[in-house]
Amino acid sequence: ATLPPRASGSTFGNETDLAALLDLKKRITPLHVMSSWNDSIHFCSWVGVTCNNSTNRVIILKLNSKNLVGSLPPSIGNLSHLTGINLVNNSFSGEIPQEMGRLQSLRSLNLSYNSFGGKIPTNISHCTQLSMLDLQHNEITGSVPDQLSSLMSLNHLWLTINNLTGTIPNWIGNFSSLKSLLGQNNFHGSIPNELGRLTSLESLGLDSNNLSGMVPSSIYNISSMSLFSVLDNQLHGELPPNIGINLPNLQLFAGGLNKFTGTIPTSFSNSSRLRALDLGYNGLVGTLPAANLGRLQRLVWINFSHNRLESGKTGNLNFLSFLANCTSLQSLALNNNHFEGELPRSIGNLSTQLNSLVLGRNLIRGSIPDDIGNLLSLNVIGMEQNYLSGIVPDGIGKLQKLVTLNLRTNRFSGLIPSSIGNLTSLTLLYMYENRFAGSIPPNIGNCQSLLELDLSNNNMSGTIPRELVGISSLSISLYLSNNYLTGSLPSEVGDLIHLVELDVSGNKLSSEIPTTLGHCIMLMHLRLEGNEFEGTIPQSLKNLRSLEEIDISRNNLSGQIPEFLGKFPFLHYLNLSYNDFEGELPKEGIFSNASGLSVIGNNRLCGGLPKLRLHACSIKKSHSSQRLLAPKVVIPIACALAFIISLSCFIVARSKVKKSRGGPVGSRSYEGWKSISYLELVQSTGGFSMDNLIGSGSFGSVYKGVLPTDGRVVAVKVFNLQQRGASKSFIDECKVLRSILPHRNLLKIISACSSIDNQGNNFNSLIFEFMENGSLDSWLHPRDDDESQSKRLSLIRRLNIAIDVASALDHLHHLCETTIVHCDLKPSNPSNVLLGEDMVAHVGDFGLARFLLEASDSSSQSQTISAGLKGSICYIPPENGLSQIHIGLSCSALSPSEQMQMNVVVNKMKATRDSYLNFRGRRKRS
Ligand SMILES: Nc1ncnc2c1ncn2[C@@H]1O[C@H](COP(=O)(O)OP(=O)(O)OP(=O)(O)O)[C@@H](O)[C@H]1O
Repeated sequence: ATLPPRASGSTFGNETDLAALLDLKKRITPLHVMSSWNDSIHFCSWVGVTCNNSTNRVIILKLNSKNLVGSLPPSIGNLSHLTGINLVNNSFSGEIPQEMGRLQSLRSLNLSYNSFGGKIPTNISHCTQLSMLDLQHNEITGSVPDQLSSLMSLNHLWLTINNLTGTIPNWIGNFSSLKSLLGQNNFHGSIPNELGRLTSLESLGLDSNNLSGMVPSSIYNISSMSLFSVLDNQLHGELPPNIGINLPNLQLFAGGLNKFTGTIPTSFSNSSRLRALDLGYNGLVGTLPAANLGRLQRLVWINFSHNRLESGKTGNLNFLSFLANCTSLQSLALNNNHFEGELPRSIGNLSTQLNSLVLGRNLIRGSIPDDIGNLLSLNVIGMEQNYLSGIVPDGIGKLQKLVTLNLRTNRFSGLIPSSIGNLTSLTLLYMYENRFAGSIPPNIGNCQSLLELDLSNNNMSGTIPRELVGISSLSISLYLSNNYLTGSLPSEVGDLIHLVELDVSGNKLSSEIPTTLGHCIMLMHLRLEGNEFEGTIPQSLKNLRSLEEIDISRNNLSGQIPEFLGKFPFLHYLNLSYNDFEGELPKEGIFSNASGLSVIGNNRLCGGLPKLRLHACSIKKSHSSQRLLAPKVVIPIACALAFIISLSCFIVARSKVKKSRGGPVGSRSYEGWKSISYLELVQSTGGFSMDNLIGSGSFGSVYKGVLPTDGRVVAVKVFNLQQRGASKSFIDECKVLRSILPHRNLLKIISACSSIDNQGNNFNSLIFEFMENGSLDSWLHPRDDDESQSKRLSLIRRLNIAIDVASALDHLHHLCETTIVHCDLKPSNPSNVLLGEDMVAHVGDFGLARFLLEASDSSSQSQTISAGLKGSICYIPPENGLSQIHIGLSCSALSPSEQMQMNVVVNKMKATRDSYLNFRGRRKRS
């Protein structure tokens, strides 16, 4: 009803409704969305409000998808004429008020996709007219209250994705008009028999609970059922033979990830509307009733992976021909079964819509028919770990949409078809553990979307094509190990600037290690062992500070072992054995710990830890070191040191006196921090010139500077004291910074300067170590105009950053004297995570940090972890992706007791990283 504008909304309508709406408005931000909720128009014309024409009472409140943040006030219960509430897809939190129970005309309550917590209010039981209760995707806890048994008019009960516990109440079986019941929660126990009485039920979704026992047979008789999904529980038993006859309306049947046994009922062919059949990860036996399934023209999705199915008496795969009749089929997953026999040519007749064909880990023999090239929609081919042989047909090059091609661990031979270069969308190519021979086709270099390429453990010869190592998209790994490759490692390897793992070991590669390898700054694992490389270790490799493992053993390398290897912070495995290195071993880092180091078979090396059993280095050196210890040398050095120490004591003492006098233009430094004056800061930042301005935040600007005293590069954060709150932020930040014990992942404070500037105004600044790779934000969200456009973070780098951030928080939460909560780490704009020289993340900006006792909202303490994960889930294997989501959810739980401890987060993230690096189910590398 459109009512004429009025000066006062209350004149026309009901005072109670107006008051309740205003009360609601008070709790909601952002205000601009609610700007129409003002006095100038009647509340019946406010956005999202619908009134009854004659009574002017609010009947519908519809504020879905408006980015609203807030909570529901108890006064919502005063909108007593409401029939519908729709707040879907906002960020409402807090409990759903019990006063909702006063809305006795309510027929539809949809609060889904918010962050409501607490329990389901028992008073909702008074809303007996409710036909739709949708609370899905919230954080609701507790069990489903028995009081809800009075909601006999319910058509739809959607509780999915909450934290509900307990059992599924059997009284739901009395809701005779119930059409859909969805609940992915933590329910346990069995599915109540009573649900079989729901004769109007169309959708039953009970995925991902802890349900056990058998599915009551009466449920398989609800003929109205179109969607049945109980994925990921512990249900057991056999599927009834007449299932398809009794469920003629079935469109989706998903029982994957359970313990179902027995055979696949042929009667599914009677469910003529069936679109998806998912029974993967069960204990099903027997054959695939393909002739029956072939009658299901609408079938889009078939998944019987991870069962014990077999080819049956025929011992072949000809049954696949029947599936050609499923003209809508998009995904066929039969992997991890006992299917045997050859792939029939008719595989090329499968639906042209097929985008995923997954047949890996069976006993399939023979070759891949060339006709596979007909399946033009294919994104994924998985045929790994079978007994496939012969050549890979050229036709594969027609599959231009292919993203994953997994042919590993088979008996393929011959050349890799050059048509592979047509597969420009390919991201993962696994052909390892086969018998491929000949050269690697150079046009593989056209596959410019590849993230990972593994051709290892084949019989390939010839040189490594330049084009291959020029695939700059490669950012997970490149494995060419254990072949017969010759020639040099092409200098184009330097294009692999995102690559994490490079393994060309066990070939016949010769010449020098290219200096361009030093460009691959993301490398964590470098394996060149078992080749014929010669010359020295190039100096350029000193850039590769992320390296964790280096194996260059069994080559012809010579020269000195460079010092920089001892400075790599993460290096824990270095194998230099069986080369011809000479001279003294460096002493630092990896060289100080014999367990990760191997140098045997280098007879001209000397020094090092006694455990390495190298001979002592030449007298000349020890002579000179003895000379160093001679009194002639020692005495002047000692005197100089004593002088320096007394001088610094004097300076410190003098500065303390100055401090206590509080001289107007003196600067104040803090104990243990370097003393830096205002003038020094002016000098170091070129007079705070625009050229040195790094950026500005809410309370001031940050400048790059070089300290005149020691040449150290710093970031000077100058507080804009005109800005309200800036002075307090400076004091608070100093307070927190002084109490933090240093940590590798915390931004290091060098000094604070509290002084008077050259115009006589107060001047406050903090001086930090300069982070040369800027903020994480600038990497995750490069600006259009920015040279940072070219910035890209590999997944592994993102994981490492997330681990760094979590480690910093762990330190703040658990390892400082008083627990400190940061309170200002925003996943959407992680400008307070800064990246140092080696891309090591440092958490900074403690302006809002609180000692735990002071923290008003401890829930904010763990908001960060998702920052590092954003955008990365897509490359994580699904099980790891889930574990990341789990970590994210746990960290953002509102109640501190439910939040995961940061040290657990760190460990879990590390486990994810490690398992990610080993993902692809590859064999263990020695
Ligand atoms: N030690 C540092 N090294 C390099 N850049 C830094 C350093 N400290 C801060 N910066 C950069 O300076 C800019 C301003 O930082 P500042 O902490 O003042 O504000 P912010 O974090 O962007 O915003 P806000 O204070 O509103 O949260 C940011 O771009 C930040 O990445």
